[in-house]
Amino acid sequence: MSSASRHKAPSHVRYSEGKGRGVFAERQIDAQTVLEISPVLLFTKDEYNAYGKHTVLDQYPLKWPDGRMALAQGLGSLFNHSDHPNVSYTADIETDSIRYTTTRAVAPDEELCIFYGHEQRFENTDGTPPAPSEPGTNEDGWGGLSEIEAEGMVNEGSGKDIFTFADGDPCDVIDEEDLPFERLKLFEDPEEETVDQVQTTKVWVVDLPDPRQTNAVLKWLKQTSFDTPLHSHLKRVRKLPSPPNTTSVLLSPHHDTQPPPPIPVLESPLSEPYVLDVPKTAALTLSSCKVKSSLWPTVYAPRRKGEPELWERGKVRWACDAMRRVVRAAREAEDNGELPIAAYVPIPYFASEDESTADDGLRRDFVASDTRKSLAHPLKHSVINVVRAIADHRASSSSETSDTRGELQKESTLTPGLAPTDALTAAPSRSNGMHYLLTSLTLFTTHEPCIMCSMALLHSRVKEVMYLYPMERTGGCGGAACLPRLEGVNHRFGIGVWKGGNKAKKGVGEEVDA
Ligand SMILES: C[S@@+](CC[C@H](N)C(=O)[O-])C[C@H]1O[C@@H](n2cnc3c(N)ncnc32)[C@H](O)[C@@H]1O
Repeated sequence: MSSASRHKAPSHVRYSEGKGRGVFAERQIDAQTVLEISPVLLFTKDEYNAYGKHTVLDQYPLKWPDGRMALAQGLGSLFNHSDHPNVSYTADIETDSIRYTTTRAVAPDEELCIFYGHEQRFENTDGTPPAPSEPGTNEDGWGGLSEIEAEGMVNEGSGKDIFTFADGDPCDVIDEEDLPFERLKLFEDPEEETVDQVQTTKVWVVDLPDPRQTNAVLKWLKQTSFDTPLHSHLKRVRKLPSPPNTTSVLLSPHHDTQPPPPIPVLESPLSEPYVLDVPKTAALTLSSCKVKSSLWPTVYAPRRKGEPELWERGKVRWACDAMRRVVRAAREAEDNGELPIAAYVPIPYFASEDESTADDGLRRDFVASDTRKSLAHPLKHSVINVVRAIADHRASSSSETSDTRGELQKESTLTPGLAPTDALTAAPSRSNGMHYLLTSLTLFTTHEPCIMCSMALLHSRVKEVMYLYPMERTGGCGGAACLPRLEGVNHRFGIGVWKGGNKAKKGVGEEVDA
């Protein structure tokens, strides 16, 4: 028996009025409990059309993210549909399995149901599906995303093709204007080809009476907090040719008027540090490098740091799936009386298996919704909740790796809501960057994160943030403020605004912090 099945929440199969067999909770089950991990049998669309479709199997398959049909084993095929589901499901393409997780606490004997989609071919005995919207419009207010089912899968009965980007080579680069989101430009790229055009910032600099003091000063700098990455586009040392034949060292940013403290243990004392205007950014062209370096030696970096990366079709599909997932979580939250706001951090997109095996980051995804209503806690925003869940996961993974494997499998040692398989597959060590919670990860969210959440994301070193609804009055990613644009921040992240969010239907007022 696998560790996953040993930890399954107790449920049983029995007849459900008007629906055939269904899955029922045997006892009270907490929210975010993994109920089942069902391996799937995969077959091609052609095989399905030729054979499966004409048999009883027709009721069961789901469309797999790669377009094949998937038949869930175990309990997976027995979950009935509900318009107000208490179970969500996630495709794990690495293990060809589907994970079923409760979205809220479930009472003993309650039926465990998933959401198949808005169109069913059977008579739905569980509520009425919403009236269909005009074809081609996004009347759902979720950019059309809510019409699409969980995690890149759709019940075949709905007959929808879930991927706008379904056809074509996953490695094709998608044109910027065809992307399903618009990137927020963090900085303009001004021409800086003359001294007048160069944008500058102020720094403290000291001249050395003796060039042989350079190493001692650099060594001292390394031990101080002045060795800041903010000036990584500048060289540390400037040597002016004779005359005046001076060596100068860049000490620190000029945040305030206080000069840096005196540099100890030098044979001949240094002159007083002074403030100098230096280029703010690296040089994009050789000619600009020459101009900028006349102020202070500047790094030539033809590809600007933060320049938007190209998106391949495969990655766009991954992002569409993630956006659907987060919309679904927000709708579930709303059904449960919360604000319809959710955040989702998927496993990063890997173009190849080699990339995926080389990565030692997250091995599972994380989703959280806003819980400030149910917990009567004003800070329980969805972004904070998801960052917290990842922190707990990382903490439990790192402590578990020091345990024996046997101890790892004891349920009591695991974080609630963390499936045993997650713990066992978690990264074995905190290697480079792991002490930041979201290094290399993308966060998807329904609403632009507020300033508090944006700051939490900045501190977590998130790679990029994608949101559906701009929050002009409260947002910290382009609305009221744009944190990664601020001067002096030590990390910048990309921002994508999803196309098609219907402002009028975002479900929360302008004044709400998301
Ligand atoms: C994936 S199967 C679920 C298990 C099924 N009840 C069984 O006994 O094998 C899907 C089928 O279950 C039935 N079903 C699921 N949800 C239903 C609902 N809300 N109302 C009526 N029938 C439902 C429909 O016949 C549907 O084609």
